[in-house]
Amino acid sequence: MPLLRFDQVSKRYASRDALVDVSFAVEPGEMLFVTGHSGAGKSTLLRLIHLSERPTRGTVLFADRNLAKVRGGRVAMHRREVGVVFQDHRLLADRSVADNVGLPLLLRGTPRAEIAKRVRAVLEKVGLGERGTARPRELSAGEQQRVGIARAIVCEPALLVADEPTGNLDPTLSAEILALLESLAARGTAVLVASHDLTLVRHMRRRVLVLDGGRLVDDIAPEELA
Ligand SMILES: Nc1ncnc2c1ncn2[C@@H]1O[C@H](COP(=O)(O)OP(=O)(O)OP(=O)(O)O)[C@@H](O)[C@H]1O
Repeated sequence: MPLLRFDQVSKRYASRDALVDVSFAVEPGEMLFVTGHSGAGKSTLLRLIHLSERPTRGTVLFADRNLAKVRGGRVAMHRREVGVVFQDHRLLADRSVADNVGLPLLLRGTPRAEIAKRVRAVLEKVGLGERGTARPRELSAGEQQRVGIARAIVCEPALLVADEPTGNLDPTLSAEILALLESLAARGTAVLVASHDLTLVRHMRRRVLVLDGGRLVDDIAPEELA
């Protein structure tokens, strides 16, 4: 059973079609990219998955759950199963790295001792085991993005969606972030990355969904990228 399925999904904002009749499925633990020019609909596709937008037509299924039926308090529950990484990572400047990462657990009422344990483990996982007490501004751009990833995975989501996670990083740091995302996929988290950087996407040799003007115009298998 796929973890995520889009079935003829369209999204229209006011007078603009952002997605038109998009269908695809993602298996558990799969890592893939969605690419396309600016305005192609990449961010909109991700927003439909973490329910910051709703489709105009069509169905999005997550773990066989129709997301159209996820309303009210259930939205927060859904977001625990879908981690989100943003290009600008959106960290709280006046909180420590550990507090930033632990915030989703705090919001769901996890006991403090458990939060401390899980934050330590997840910071180790992203290579920041020693930086828990630092403030975000004391970290490099690549490290800040790792904190954003740690925060996104602390609730152990089945799917991680990342919107241009390497957008502000140089090629070496970008490669490091993508290697980190690959390691999460290798441990069973499905990872969907939106990126307009075709060179980088091709280099990864993963499945690529190509959007153009809101339409899914290609779904490229890794073998085709050799
Ligand atoms: N909240 C909104 N209201 C109206 N139109 C929007 C809104 N968000 C996006 N759009 C429009 O929908 C289309 C798709 O936008 P989207 O942000 O999904 O594209 P994108 O591929 O992520 O682009 P970028 O790479 O520039 O972030 C664009 O034409 C955009 O102008």
